[in-house]
Amino acid sequence: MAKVLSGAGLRGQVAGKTALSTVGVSGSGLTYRGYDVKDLAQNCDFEEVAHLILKGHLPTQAELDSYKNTLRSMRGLPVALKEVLERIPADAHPMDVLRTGCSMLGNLEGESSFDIQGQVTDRMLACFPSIICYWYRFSHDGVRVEVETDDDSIGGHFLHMLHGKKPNELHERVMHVSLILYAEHEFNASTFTARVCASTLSDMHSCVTGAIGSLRGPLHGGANEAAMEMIEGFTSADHAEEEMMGKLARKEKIMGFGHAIYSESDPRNEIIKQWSEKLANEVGDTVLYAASERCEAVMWREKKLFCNADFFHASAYNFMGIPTKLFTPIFVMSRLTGWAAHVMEQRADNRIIRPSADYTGEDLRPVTPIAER
Ligand SMILES: CC(=O)SCCNC(=O)CCNC(=O)[C@H](O)C(C)(C)COP(=O)(O)OP(=O)(O)OC[C@H]1O[C@@H](n2cnc3c(N)ncnc32)[C@H](O)[C@@H]1OP(=O)(O)O
Ligand SMILES: O=C([O-])CC(=O)C(=O)O
Repeated sequence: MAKVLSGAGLRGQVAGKTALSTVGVSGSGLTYRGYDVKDLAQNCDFEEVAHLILKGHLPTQAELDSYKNTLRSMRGLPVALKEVLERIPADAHPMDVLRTGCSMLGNLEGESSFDIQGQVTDRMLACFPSIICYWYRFSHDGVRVEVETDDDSIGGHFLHMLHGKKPNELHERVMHVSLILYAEHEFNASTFTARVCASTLSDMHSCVTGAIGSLRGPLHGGANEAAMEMIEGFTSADHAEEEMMGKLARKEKIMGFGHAIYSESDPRNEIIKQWSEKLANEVGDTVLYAASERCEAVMWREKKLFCNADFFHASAYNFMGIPTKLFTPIFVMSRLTGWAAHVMEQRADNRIIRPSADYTGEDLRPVTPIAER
């Protein structure tokens, strides 16, 4: 059953057109350009899905090889950008680092014309993992990591730089799945931010920088990090249940649950959950996955709230040895495809986005001279 959408937050109001995705059309589904996300996650690499979203069709093998080669050739960072990253302290939030990195890239390699929107997007797709890992490894380990690796995929490139060794097959596959699941989601808050910015005919880097800021919050992309911070405190499934009941009694919001559009489930959850279980078995985990499953059961039993895409991403990323603060930047590495495609779509049929407000302030009144106030 579809969710009844009304009330504040522009809920249920049509704010534009898109050919990129459908969200919750039958109450739970997600499609990218007509393909079910489950089908894509099972059968594609992330780069195929990025090609689908950005260039309009699933690539042939030759197109995919060429696209991967192009992205591989764009992984390097300009010296001036590395210098900026080296000045950002280790206790900065990686989302702020990425926001700055994107903005700095716009200063160095700006979008001089909308004709190169595809190239600047590919460049960001290729070098965002480099930005995150260059800063992270420099600020945390004192290492100037080599960002121009020969890894086949964006996810492999990221894990290689982060851990200093190529990932195993399972981890690289999970990265493909994760990046596919996060790639696009209609008019969510960060994408809408990008579209509003695009509607003023601003440049791609500004649109993406703004979108990164919107994704950062815990009600949106930041929920995967917040979910991890919660579940890492649980020592067993029973402990998780006890803590969750306490949170519900105190009416706390539980990050990683609920959704603005889906009514019964988030289709991305069952997919990432399966991969999280595989990773739990790989690392011999006996606590985190079981505790996460118990949270899911308690939230459904008590509140009919379901896990969104973020909840089982937390344990999955943790099992791959990814630091919690890097969870939301991975979301950026993926959602960049959706943001950029929406910017291009907005530009192709643009009118400046400028809604109205119900005024709730004072009636008209004269200015009292300053000496009399
Ligand atoms: C990739 C993503 O961005 S997915 C979303 C990630 N965000 C989170 O996981 C944060 C936690 N979840 C939430 O805050 C919300 O569910 C949102 C922001 C995702 C959606 O917000 P809304 O559309 O306003 O939620 P909705 O209208 O379904 O809320 C219905 C009720 O359930 C409650 N509720 C919704 N989610 C939660 C939650 N995670 N924990 C506790 N209560 C919740 C709401 O407070 C609301 O109660 P109320 O009517 O008494 O105020
Ligand atoms: O659609 C939303 O509101 C949030 C979400 O799940 C996403 O952006 O992936």
